Amino acid sequence: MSKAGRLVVLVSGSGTNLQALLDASTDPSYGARVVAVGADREGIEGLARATKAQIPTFVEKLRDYGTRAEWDAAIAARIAAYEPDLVVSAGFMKILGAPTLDAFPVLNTHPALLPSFPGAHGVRDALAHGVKVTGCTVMLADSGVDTGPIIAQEAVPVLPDDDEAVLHERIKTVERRLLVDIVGRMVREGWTVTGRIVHLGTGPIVRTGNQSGGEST
Ligand SMILES: Nc1nc2c(c(=O)[nH]1)N[C@@H](CN(C=O)c1ccc(C(=O)N[C@@H](CCC(=O)O)C(=O)O)cc1)CN2
Ligand SMILES: NCC(=O)N[C@@H]1O[C@H](COP(=O)([O-])[O-])[C@@H](O)[C@H]1O
Repeated sequence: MSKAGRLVVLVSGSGTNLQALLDASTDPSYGARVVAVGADREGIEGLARATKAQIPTFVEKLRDYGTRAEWDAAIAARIAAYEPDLVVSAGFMKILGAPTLDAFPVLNTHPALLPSFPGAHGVRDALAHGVKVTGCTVMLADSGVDTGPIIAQEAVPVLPDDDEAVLHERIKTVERRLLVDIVGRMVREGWTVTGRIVHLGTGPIVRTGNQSGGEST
C-alpha cells in the first residue's frame, strides 16, 4: 500500500466537509489522511471535530497581525509544518495569499456554480437573484476570489420555500460527496492543469522523491 496523501484542511465554521474527509480517510484505500486542521478563528465546531479525531489543530487570526502580509506568511508557515500534499479549503473564510498558494496546491469548495455567485455569501446571493438551479463547485484556488480552475460541479435545485439555511444544507449534502470524491481521486491519481482545464489521473501525488503531484503545463 503506497503512503497516504497528507491533507491540511482549513475551516472557519461547522466543519461538516472536514468531517466527511475524516470519515472517508478511515478507509486505507481512500489514499489520503488529514494531518492537521487550521482555522482563522477559535471556538468553532470544525476545530472540535479535529480534536475529537485526535488531529493537530492551529489557529491564525488576522487581527493578531499588523498587516495582511504578516498573516499570509504566518498561516503559510503553520501549513508548511505539516508538509501537506494538498491543502483543502472547506469553508475557510479567508482569501489565502501567495505564501500559501505558491507553496502548495489549494483545493476549495464553494456552495454555488462558479463563476456565478463567488465570494463569502454564494448561497445568499444565488437565492436573492432568484435562480432555480444552483449547486457547488470544487476548484483549485488561485490568487483571485473563486476564479481558479474548476475541477467538478454538481447542480442542486432551488425550491420555492427555500431560505438560505435550507438551501445551503441541500447543497452541502451534494458538496460533501463531491469533495470527498475529488480529493481522493486527486491524491490517488494526481492531476495536471492545462490553462483552465484540470485533468485528473496523471500519477499519484504522494511524493516519493522523483514523483510530482499536480503539474501545470
Ligand atoms: N486565494 C484564494 N483563497 C481562497 C479562495 C480563493 O478562491 N482564492 N476561496 C476561499 C473560500 N471562499 C469561497 O469559496 C471565500 C471565502 C471568503 C471570502 C472573503 O471575502 N473573505 C474576506 C473575509 C471574510 C470574513 O472574515 O468573514 C477576506 O478574506 O478578507 C471570499 C471567498 C478560501 N480562500
Ligand atoms: N465561499 C466559501 C464558502 O461559502 N464555503 C462554504 O462554507 C460551507 C462550510 O460548511 P462546513 O463548515 O460545514 O464544511 C461549505 O458549504 C462551503 O462550500
